[in-house]
Amino acid sequence: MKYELSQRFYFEAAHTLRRTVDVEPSLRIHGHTYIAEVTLAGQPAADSGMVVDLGHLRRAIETLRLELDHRLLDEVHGLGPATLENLCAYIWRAMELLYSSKLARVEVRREASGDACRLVR
Ligand SMILES: Nc1nc2c(c(=O)[nH]1)N=C([C@H](O)[C@H](O)COP(=O)(O)OP(=O)(O)OP(=O)(O)O)CN2
Ligand SMILES: [Zn+2]
Repeated sequence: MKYELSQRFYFEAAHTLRRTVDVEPSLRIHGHTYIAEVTLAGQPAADSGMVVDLGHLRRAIETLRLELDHRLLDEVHGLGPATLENLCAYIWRAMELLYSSKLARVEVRREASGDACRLVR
């Protein structure tokens, strides 16, 4: 058995996107509200009773969130085209540095359109 700990956060950001459909509107700068969720999995340590202290995770997420919130995502270094897939990968890389193999899942959603992408170990 394994425990899963999740924390959700949101950010508002703008981007442009090259596509083969809806080319014009996607190339114009437009914005989305993104909801992201990071999931860690593992066993709680015997002494603390925690897989990871959620306070630690909250701080790590806030640092990352500030890199994305109210940004033009096209300008975020290392992101690449600002797709849900690349946002998952960007968040994954940042969280994996801190939580290595405990990182189990990263999800990014746009509720307004029902779009979602999940990156799993
Ligand atoms: N595989 C992916 N496909 C697309 C992504 C993505 O992240 N991964 N992203 C987009 C765009 O961000 C696009 O802006 C969304 O476009 P669309 O679904 O056509 O919806 P709207 O333009 O109507 O967006 P609203 O937010 O509802 O105004 C496209 N494809
Ligand atoms: Zn878009």
